[in-house]
Amino acid sequence: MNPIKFDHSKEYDLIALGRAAVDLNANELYRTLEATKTFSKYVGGSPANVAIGMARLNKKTGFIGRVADDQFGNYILQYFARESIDTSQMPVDISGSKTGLTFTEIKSKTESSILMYRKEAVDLKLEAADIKEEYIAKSKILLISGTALAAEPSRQAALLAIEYARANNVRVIFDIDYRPYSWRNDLETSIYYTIAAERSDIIIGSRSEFDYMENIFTTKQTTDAEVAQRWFDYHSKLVVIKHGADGSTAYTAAGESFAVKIFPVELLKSFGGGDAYASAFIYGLLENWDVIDALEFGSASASMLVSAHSCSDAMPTAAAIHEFIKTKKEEYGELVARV
Ligand SMILES: Nc1ncnc2c1ncn2[C@@H]1O[C@H](COP(=O)(O)OP(=O)(O)OP(=O)(O)O)[C@@H](O)[C@H]1O
Ligand SMILES: O=C(O)C[C@@H](O)[C@H](O)C(=O)CO
Repeated sequence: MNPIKFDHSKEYDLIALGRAAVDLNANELYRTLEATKTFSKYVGGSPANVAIGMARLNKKTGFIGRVADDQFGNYILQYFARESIDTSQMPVDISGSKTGLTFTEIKSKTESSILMYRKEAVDLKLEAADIKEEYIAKSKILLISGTALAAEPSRQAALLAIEYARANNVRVIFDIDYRPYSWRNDLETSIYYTIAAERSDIIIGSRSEFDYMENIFTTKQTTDAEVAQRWFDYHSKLVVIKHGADGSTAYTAAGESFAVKIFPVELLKSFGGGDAYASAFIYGLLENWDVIDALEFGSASASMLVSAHSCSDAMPTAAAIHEFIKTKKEEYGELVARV
C-alpha cells in the first residue's frame, strides 16, 4: 500500500529544485582522466537528472534553478524544453557565475569516479526571491536536492521552497544527494540536511548520505530501521536507503519494511543509478503502486543507468523499464530483485 497521499488535482507531478549542470563523460574507457582525450557532453546535476527521468516517464515536471548566462546555460534550457520540462522558474544569472561541470572517469570495469568543477557554481546563486509560492502550490511533489543547501543564497531559497510546499499540501521529497565540493565542513552538512529532512515526507539517500546527516546525533553504527525511525519521529512517512550494488531498503512510518536487490547488468559507471532510481520510484508512488513495486521499478531503472554511458540521455521510458524487468525475470526468475 502506498503510504503517501498526493493531491492529484494539482497540475504538476513533480517540481525539482537545485542544480542543472553539465556532465562530461570520458569516451575512452578504462583510463584515468589524465589519459582521457575526448568526452561526451550531457545535461547533468542530480535534480536535473531526476526531472529528466520524470519527464521521460511522462510525468508533468517543472524545475526551479538558476542557469549561467553562457552556452551551457542555453544548452540546459533548450534540452529541458525538448523534454517538456517547464523552465519558467529558471532565471539566467548574469553575475558571471558558471555552470557546474562533472567529469566522469571510467577507470576500469568496476571503478569510476567523478571530478566536479563547482567554484562559483550558478546553481548556488538561487535566491529566495526566485521562489514563487503559487508555482510550488501547483505541484503534487517538490523534490529538494541536498546540495542546494550547501551554500547561501541557495540554502535559504531551498528552505523557503520547503515551507511553501508544506503550506500548500505539496509532498516534499528530500534527495540527500551529498557532494562534498560545496560544503564548508561535515557539521554544517549535518545541520542543514537535518533541517530539511525534518520537514520532508519522503527521504531518499544512500546509506553513507544518511550517516552524514546523522553526524550531529550519533556516531554509533545504527541499523537502517533505526535510521528510518529517527525521521519518522519528525514528519517523514517513507524512508528509502540505497546500498549500491547491495540493493536498497524502504521503511514506512506504519512499521512496514521492504528490500530489493539490484538487477544484474554489466556495470559501465557507478554513477547515475541514484537519479534513475529516484525518478522511477517516485513514478511508482504517483501511480499508486505498492512500495515494493515502486522499489523494483526504481531498482530496474538504476541498473539500466549504471550500464549506460550517460545519465540524463539514458533515462528510460516506462515501457523500456517494464521490458527490462520482463527480460531479466525471464533470464533470472520472477524474484530476480525481490528478497
Ligand atoms: N553494480 C550495480 N549493478 C546494478 N545496479 C546498481 C549497481 N550499483 C548501483 N546500482 C543501483 O543504483 C542504485 C543507486 O546507487 P547508489 O546506492 O550508489 O546511490 P547513489 O550514490 O545515490 O547513486 P548516484 O551515484 O547516482 O548518486 C542502487 O540502489 C542500485 O539499485
Ligand atoms: O549530480 C551531479 O552533479 C553529477 C551528475 O550529473 C552525474 O550524472 C552523476 O554523478 C549522477 O549521480
